[in-house]
Amino acid sequence: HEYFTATTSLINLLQSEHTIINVLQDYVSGVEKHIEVIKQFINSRRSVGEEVDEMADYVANPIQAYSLIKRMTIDLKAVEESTQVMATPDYVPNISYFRSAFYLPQESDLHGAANALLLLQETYKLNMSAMVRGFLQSNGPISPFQAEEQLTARDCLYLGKNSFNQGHYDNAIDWFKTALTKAEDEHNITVSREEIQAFLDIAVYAHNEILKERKDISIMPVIFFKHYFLFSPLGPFQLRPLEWEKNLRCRYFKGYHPYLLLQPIKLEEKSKKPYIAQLYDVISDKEIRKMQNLSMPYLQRSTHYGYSGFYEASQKRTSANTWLAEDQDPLAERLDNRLKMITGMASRYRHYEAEAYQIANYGIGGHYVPHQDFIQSIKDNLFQLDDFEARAGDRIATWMFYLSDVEAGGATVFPYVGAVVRPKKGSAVFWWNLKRNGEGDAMTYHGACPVLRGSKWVSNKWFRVNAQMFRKPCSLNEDTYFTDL
Ligand SMILES: O=C(O)CCC(=O)C(=O)O
Ligand SMILES: [Fe+2]
Repeated sequence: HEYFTATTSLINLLQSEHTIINVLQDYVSGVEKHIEVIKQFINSRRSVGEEVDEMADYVANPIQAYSLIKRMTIDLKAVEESTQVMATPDYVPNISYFRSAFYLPQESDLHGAANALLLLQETYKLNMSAMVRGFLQSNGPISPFQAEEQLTARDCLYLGKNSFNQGHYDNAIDWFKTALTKAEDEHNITVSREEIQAFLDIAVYAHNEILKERKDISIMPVIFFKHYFLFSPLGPFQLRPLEWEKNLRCRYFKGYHPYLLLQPIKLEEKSKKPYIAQLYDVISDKEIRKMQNLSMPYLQRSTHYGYSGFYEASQKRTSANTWLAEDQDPLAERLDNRLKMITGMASRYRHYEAEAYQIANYGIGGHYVPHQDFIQSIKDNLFQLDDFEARAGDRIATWMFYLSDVEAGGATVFPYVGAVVRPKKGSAVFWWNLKRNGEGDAMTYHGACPVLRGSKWVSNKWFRVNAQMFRKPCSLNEDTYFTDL
């Protein structure tokens, strides 16, 4: 259960917060009543001097004597009851109980959320001082929007520390400086200037040491690449030259089945080579809801193939996903049939023709750094593969449904060809991963830009090559491509 990777779990968290606040509110009003009893007791004694004479004078009055005895019996009893009630373990809200019962987030989640903010800041070149005011504003084509909350000086300090730990010393310095400014005019002080200054000094020192050591600035530390190579060379905002776009067409596509003659599909070409197209209205809202509901209980942190040779979870892919096969729900079977009509390709998972539907939800800053979908190593490792991999072959094509709109960010980008596909609920993107000789097409390198605002849902279907051999015949020539759908 990781909070920063999926938006759905954040909705639960917001509900948990509501429940806890209700409990705390009951507690506070209860405590206030008891405190009132105690305060009354404290205030009920009229001031009597410490002198023995004065005290003797006080008790000499029978009403005062009576009052004294009443205070020290009934009234004190009430105080005793109040203090006892307040000390009862059941009476005091048990936060650690809530923490485990509601699966409340851990510090690692906060860390992930902070890194997500930093990634968004970097990717969309967000203006830092605007960000501190809760205003997300970039110089790209994304309209600014305002959050209810602002960042405190302590938040800025925390973001600076995270930035520092990633080796982004310059950005860390900016955050620490911003924290100092913020601390100056903070009403409720969240952190002292001294504490911030100490971190600023360290960051400035580290920054200067690196510059001294590394005279050749063209050699960047690896850590720097981790985020920066993300959406290069074109970046998420830059569009490719019009020259590249002029041959791209929108058309009605009739697919590979007479059924589609009656209802051709709106197809928009995004790139000719490799062939990338977005197809509209290929899944209904009702089907989308069903898909989300089926997947929600099973969403798990996404992994990717790592250098270790194993699948791992990391900052490279921050989303949560699960799988849906044709025998798990009739919806998957219906979609399989539809995809077969549209693409002409065999689409059954249980027949080794394609993978099951991978359903994914991206959380705060959720993204997937550019990668290839093909596996390539399949033919080299035939003996080590599981049954499915060995029989199915590589991923000839990717079909990806967009199961949501995304208010800002979240585009699928192909940096080598400058193609940007924007999530549009009910649409899908399709591309060929392999050339016709079966080799991976490196130009299909693609990634998912971080979600700036909204919740992004997608569902992937990877068609496998072996089952398509008669429908999409291969070629010996390494320079032949599938040029169309
Ligand atoms: O979510 C996206 O836009 C791309 C996802 C992707 O590339 C993948 O899951 O392999
Ligand atoms: Fe991919």
